[in-house]
Amino acid sequence: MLCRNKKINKEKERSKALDATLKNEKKKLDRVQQILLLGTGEAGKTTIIKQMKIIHINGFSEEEKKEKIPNIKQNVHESIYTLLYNMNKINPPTTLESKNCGLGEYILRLGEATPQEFTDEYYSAVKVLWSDSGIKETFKRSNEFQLIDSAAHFLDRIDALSNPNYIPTVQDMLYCRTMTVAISKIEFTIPYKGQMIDFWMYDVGGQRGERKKWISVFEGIGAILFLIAASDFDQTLREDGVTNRLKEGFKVFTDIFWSRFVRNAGKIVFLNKQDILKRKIESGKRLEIYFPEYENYDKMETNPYHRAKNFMRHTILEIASSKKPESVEFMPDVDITQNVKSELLFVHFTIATDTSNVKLVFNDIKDIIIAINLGNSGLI
Ligand SMILES: Nc1nc2c(ncn2[C@@H]2O[C@H](COP(=O)(O)OP(=O)(O)OP(=O)(O)O)[C@@H](O)[C@H]2O)c(=O)[nH]1
Ligand SMILES: [Mg+2]
Repeated sequence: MLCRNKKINKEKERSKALDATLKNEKKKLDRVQQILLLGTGEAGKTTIIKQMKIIHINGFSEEEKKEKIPNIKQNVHESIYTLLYNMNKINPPTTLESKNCGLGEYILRLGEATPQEFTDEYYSAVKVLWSDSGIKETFKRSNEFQLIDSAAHFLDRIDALSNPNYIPTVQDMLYCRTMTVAISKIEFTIPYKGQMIDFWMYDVGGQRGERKKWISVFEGIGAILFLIAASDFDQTLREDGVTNRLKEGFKVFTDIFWSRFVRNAGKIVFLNKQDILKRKIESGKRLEIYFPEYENYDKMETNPYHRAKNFMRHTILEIASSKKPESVEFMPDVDITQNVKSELLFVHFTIATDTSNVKLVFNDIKDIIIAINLGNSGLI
């Protein structure tokens, strides 16, 4: 009799514990999933935020699209001006076709700042210059100076932009480049196993001067989405024109991965701009010039693009298993930790400007983020 009672009590206890766990789990799931986007300048963080707005909220209204027009025009002018300006700065220099020299001088005379008015004369000059063989050559060598990644997209679309009734397309909205200088947050709700889960995603600026602000958003973060522009391997930083951009991306990731403040956060790396990386590798650009260790990496892989992207994933996994930094350079207040759970690291290859790609990847990572959050509560 006594024994039976004991058994019932045990079962009761177990069921009570289970109830508590479920309740706890539900509470945890009711809690907001906070994701912080990090990475160096121009890695694609704000583009991911725009995709969340397209995929999980209401996209862009007509009003929001119209508001972007001045910014898009600024991207056009910055692109053509930068190309022209650098023609005689790069070594060896490039030259315009002689028939287009006057047009080139006309644009340069307007100066670096975006003109007040975009006249027909302006649009037709840009159109002719963009098809000039010297400009094409300069564009191919744009890793030798600082050109925004949206240049080709907007210069290709100059006809559409010159239409007085022009309204930006969703792609135009995704390509339009603005440097982030303030921290912003986007909120959305998505269904998960019969419940609605709230997500808060934070966007920050990635340039050197912006990184000291990151610490202010570390608290309560369940997951860090770290963006690295994989195509950056042959470019230098806009901030100093010297440091290799991809190396800076790996360095900043190392600092974040090992910092105590975000020790328990899940870390998801997006090796972004795969479209540009593929184009560069297939056009013969060589990774080993910038990363000598690439020479001996997986010589069995015959597809050069696959070999390049796998090398970058390998570098990330190496950082997570060995390269512990002495301190976090750009955030001296942040401690380095010994105890990072490297099983909380996930690496994806992405194209942030491609909505269907981001949709697929986000679908994967949302499960991971929720699982990590439950894991941190000791539930799984
Ligand atoms: N082709 C291509 N362009 C991309 C991709 N991801 C981002 N871009 C473009 O790269 C530029 C920079 O992207 P942003 O999202 O502004 O970069 P960010 O990380 O927010 O940069 P900061 O705010 O300076 O830290 C924009 O013009 C984007 O459209 C990609 O996967 N492929
Ligand atoms: Mg940004």
